[in-house]
Amino acid sequence: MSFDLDLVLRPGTAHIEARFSVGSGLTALFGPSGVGKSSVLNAVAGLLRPTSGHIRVGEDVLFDSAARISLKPERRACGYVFQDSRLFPHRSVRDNLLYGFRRAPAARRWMALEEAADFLGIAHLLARMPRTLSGGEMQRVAIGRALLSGPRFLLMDEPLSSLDEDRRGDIMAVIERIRDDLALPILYVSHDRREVDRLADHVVTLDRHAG
Ligand SMILES: Nc1ncnc2c1ncn2[C@@H]1O[C@H](COP(=O)(O)OP(=O)(O)OP(=O)(O)O)[C@@H](O)[C@H]1O
Repeated sequence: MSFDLDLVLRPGTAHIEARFSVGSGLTALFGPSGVGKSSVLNAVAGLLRPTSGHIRVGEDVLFDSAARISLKPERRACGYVFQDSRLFPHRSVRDNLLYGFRRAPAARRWMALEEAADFLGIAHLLARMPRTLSGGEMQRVAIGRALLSGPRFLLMDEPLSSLDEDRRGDIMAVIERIRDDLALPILYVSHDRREVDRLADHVVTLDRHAG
């Protein structure tokens, strides 16, 4: 089992429910705009507190309302990759990559900067500033920053949607290698059925709930 979620979320006036328990690999969260996919990712990251339920990833209980457990975001060991790369504009690629690495407890780090740079094909970009990168390069750096924070799992919120067709294919290949070679559980939000068909081991469709 990788992700085991049973959640009720009430951001603003919205009512979101998600219940699923899935095995290893990449799990796609699929569903119409506004159904609550990003909110579920934020709840797993510890940025949005559920009104009830539980969140377990592997052996770790991140949240359990009945047991009054709610780990702080920095203790959840999750790497988060967004649609827009959200790199720090005033830091070099190297410093963006090292940002999470420096904050992660030494025992949690499992990848070195050079290893991540080689894995992602960005070793030649380390001295560059984010504004000089293409969209695909920025997303590789954002993925590298997430991997270097010592994550036990990844959250990806439409990581391909700002890229053109060719770059989408390149980054999908990177995500496949993270899934297969690094064997990290991934919870992945997408609108795109083709993307889901190619990448997902499990597909969870979120449904609307009346408030
Ligand atoms: N911080 C917040 N305050 C108030 N309402 C919120 C907040 N976060 C999310 N919502 C509401 O929760 C609902 C679900 O939003 P969410 O962004 O999770 O959906 P989504 O499925 O990811 O949508 P999209 O595919 O368009 O990104 C929406 O009605 C949204 O307005």
